[in-house]
Amino acid sequence: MRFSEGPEFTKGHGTQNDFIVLPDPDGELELTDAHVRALCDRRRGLGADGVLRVVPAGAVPDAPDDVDPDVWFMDYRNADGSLAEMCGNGVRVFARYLVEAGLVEQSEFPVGTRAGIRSVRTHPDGGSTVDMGAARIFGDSAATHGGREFAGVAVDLGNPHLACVTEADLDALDLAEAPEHDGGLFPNGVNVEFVRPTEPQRVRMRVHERGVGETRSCGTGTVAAAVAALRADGESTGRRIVDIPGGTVQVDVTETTTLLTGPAVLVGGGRLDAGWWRQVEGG
Ligand SMILES: N[C@@H](CCC[C@H](N)C(=O)O)C(=O)O
Repeated sequence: MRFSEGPEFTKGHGTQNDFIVLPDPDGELELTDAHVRALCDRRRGLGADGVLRVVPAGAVPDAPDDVDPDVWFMDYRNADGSLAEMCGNGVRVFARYLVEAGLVEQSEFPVGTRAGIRSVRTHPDGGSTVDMGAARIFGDSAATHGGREFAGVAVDLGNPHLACVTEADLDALDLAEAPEHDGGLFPNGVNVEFVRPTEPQRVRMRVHERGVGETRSCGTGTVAAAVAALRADGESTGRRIVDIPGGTVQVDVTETTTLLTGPAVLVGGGRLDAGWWRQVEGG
């Protein structure tokens, strides 16, 4: 069966943080919140943690001014339809897509995001490294979950994080519910990471993502986790290997920036049914 009229899509993931990639080279795709929610729904749609629209920055009205209009822009949406400034796994999958689709020829190139330009390097083994920029610590805070308080650090990676280093048993956490956070410090919501050191320079992490729920990985979250783990060890630079339920990534924190390295997988693709797409539009 061929679905020849609806939008084209590719499904991909980075350490099982999964995305639907929608190419929109002319900036003409009418992508509503309802489309995003339906696409990401694991029963009535394709299923994903988020949607990545591939569009020239010049066709995105809210693209930051310092992003060149000709650069490919990652228009990221969470599964609930909300916009986010940045997605670390998403940008790595996005980069892999650009290369495989022949939209870029180099292995190192800039990607536009709502948090600004991110430089990405794709590796021959299918992995990629993204320069996430400097992580900005903007306070100490706490998450409350399961009647327990977890001290954490607020980290800005373009999007907001609360990374809580803990000795708690991560497997015992029920992240079906969102942890409570300080709405004053995080007026637009927050991604919450629970981070447990396991070996020197290695941590485990579970995450509850704003606009999604628990995911099997969060790239910006792993960077926040590494920053918090280094801080807990009295360091501000260094490497941390981060194990998440969906795999393993490497985070390097320098004086000036942070680098996230990990696998990026394209699973397959096709066309959405035009009738389904139209029917979803309204609700
Ligand atoms: N999974 C992403 C983060 C996606 C955005 C996040 N849910 C937010 O709302 O800030 C990642 O890999 O960084």
